[in-house]
Amino acid sequence: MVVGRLEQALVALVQGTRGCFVSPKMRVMRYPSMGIGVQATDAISAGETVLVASRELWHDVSASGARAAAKAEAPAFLDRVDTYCQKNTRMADAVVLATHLVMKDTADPYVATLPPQIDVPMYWSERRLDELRHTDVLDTINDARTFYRNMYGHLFGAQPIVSPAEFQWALTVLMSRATSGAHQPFTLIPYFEWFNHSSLAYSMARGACHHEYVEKDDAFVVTATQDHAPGEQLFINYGAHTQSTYLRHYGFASMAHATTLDPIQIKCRVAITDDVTDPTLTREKVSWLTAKGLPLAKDVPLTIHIEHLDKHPLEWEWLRVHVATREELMHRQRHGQWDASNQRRVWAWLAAYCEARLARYRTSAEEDYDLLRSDEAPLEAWRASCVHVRLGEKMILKSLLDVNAQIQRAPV
Ligand SMILES: C[S@@+](CC[C@H](N)C(=O)[O-])C[C@H]1O[C@@H](n2cnc3c(N)ncnc32)[C@H](O)[C@@H]1O
Repeated sequence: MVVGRLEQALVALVQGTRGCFVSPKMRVMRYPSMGIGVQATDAISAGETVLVASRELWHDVSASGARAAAKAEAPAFLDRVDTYCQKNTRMADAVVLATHLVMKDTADPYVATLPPQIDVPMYWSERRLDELRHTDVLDTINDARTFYRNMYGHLFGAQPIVSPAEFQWALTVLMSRATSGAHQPFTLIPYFEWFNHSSLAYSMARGACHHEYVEKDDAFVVTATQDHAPGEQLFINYGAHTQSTYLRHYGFASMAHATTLDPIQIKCRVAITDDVTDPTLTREKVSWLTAKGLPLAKDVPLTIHIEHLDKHPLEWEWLRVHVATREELMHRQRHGQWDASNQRRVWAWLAAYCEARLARYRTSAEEDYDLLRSDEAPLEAWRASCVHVRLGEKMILKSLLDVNAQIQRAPV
């Protein structure tokens, strides 16, 4: 389906901007399942540059452009944001740019083409979110909602220059459309952001394009990495995000899209003093942890990265103390390392946690697979994304159970 007048006007504006290039061999189209996208109208060869977006095009909707405007017009607001966000400069930039975007004239040719609603979980009803019941991602979504509400109250409560809904909308626009890579400007980019995502765009698949920020030209460049036949959609890859990030930021997720696995978080509160069976041992553990400067209770989630099991050594050390027998603790104190029996014990503890988590989901992994495979009742896109995300979590929990089984089987 062809796009409307506003999009056509923006294409003309990009074409006419100094330093920009839009290949005459492509056009902007509306696709039923993913909104606007970019389509080849003529054959495009691998290696051809299809889009150059110069600074002149995007600087006004970049974080640095928004900061420059805020510095001139609302320096006190800028200070308030920087103080609130402290070291989280990306968050501060997002707040300043989001505010700038809302304050822009709605008749601005770029702003006029932005979607008024963005279908991401932040806006989902409880009925939809129920598909994610007992998943880590649901907690993340709820935490983010609270975080943004509090941030809005703090930054705009006394002076509501933007409404909560406008602020939320603009942040969602940034999450789903702005560049996010390190060593490049944090910015929205007219036209560039019409490219949809394909997980295959990193490989040399059909439809694939590569995009990069070219520092010497201060420009974003999209290049075809494969030949495109007329009618084919041109895709880029949105990056190595977890499934949870794909769902939260872009509103879609599948196992294929995620190139990194979601970590799993252990959220139960455990305290060394919970075990009252052997008060002497508990006291020994308390003094060992105190001497090491480690806390006596854990209520901060322990994040387990299946691909980096040793990423949080102190958290593991704490759990090892938690499950240790007297002999194991003595072995650790004398030899500076843990006995293999403690390794098995801590993994058994973790496996029990994983089993309990798996039992809480409303569906089993097998049922999720069946739902995704069903030809009779294909799932709506949002529901399929939820199933993919919860299945991904289950796969990680199951992988941890496999690791545990290997550890328990290993010869002593
Ligand atoms: C940067 S925008 C791309 C342009 C967008 N389609 C539009 O209509 O403006 C990102 C959004 O496009 C959609 N999208 C991109 N790639 C997709 C895909 N592979 N499957 C489903 N939706 C996709 C999602 O709604 C996502 O939040």
